[in-house]
Amino acid sequence: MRIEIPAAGIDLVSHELAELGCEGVTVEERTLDTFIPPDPDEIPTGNLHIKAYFPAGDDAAELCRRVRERLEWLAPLVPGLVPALPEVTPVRNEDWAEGWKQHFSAVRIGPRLVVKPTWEPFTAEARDVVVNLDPGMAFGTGTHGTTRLCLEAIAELFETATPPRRVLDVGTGSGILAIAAAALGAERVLACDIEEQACLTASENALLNRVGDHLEVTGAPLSSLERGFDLVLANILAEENIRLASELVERLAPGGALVLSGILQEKEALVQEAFAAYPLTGPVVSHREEWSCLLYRKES
Ligand SMILES: C[S@@+](CC[C@H](N)C(=O)[O-])C[C@H]1O[C@@H](n2cnc3c(N)ncnc32)[C@H](O)[C@@H]1O
Repeated sequence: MRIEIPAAGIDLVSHELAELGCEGVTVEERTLDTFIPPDPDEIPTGNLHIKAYFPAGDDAAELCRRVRERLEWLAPLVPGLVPALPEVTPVRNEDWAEGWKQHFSAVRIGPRLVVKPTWEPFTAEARDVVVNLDPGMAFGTGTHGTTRLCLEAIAELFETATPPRRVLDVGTGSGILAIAAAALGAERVLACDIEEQACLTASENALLNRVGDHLEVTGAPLSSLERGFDLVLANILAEENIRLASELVERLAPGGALVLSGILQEKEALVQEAFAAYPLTGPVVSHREEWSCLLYRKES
């Protein structure tokens, strides 16, 4: 069920929906800064859409009538609340743990790089560098726009006359970017993540791709890691890129490339503003879906 309500009424409406048997609600807040908790004393403004999930067996028409009744009851307490009938859409019950696999199939990036799921057969051509991946519970299949933008940047950098030799992957997830860099010929790749599960998955994927000799996975914080990388990759959120700006730039060798991804297009300007303070040239900007990727070079 989807209902438009004033932001200030979210808690009250959610409570009423729970009383009617709702099993969970989601609210999409695209402007939310995930690293700064909202001020609890601040009264939110504007309208938001709330999605409420009810068991399939419920009588939808009767439920909508009862929801509207509750909204009518709340209307005097929530300025701007319009007690309209909610929009209802059936949601199929899927095997969520496995269902995503059907969207992950082999993808070719640039002239040589191919990323494919472990369970899919693939006939490689002579020059192909194939990355085999089972992301498990970690983020990173190559199908997500943010990962794809990074893979495109990596593929391009490894086709230049001076490909990166030392690579740092910050927020490695499944290890996809680090493994791609190692498979394309980087001598040393360091991959870090704050999630233990991601570190485990990335290590397993590194072994699976036989790049373990060139790739080290660590759960240590970025601030403690070595410096002097020819390429630093950071597919983390805009706010996290900004928060880590000085640590990311410090880890680049002179002339090194910095690829920042995980940035919603509406936050691109914020990231550019934050990185303008550093000795960098660029950025070269690329877009995919609602995402931006920024490629900088550290001044020599
Ligand atoms: C969007 S996923 C990217 C995964 C993979 N690199 C890719 O491109 O698909 C972001 C990852 O960054 C990790 N992460 C977030 N903040 C981090 C930080 N400050 N240091 C290291 N890892 C971080 C998360 O745990 C998550 O695994």
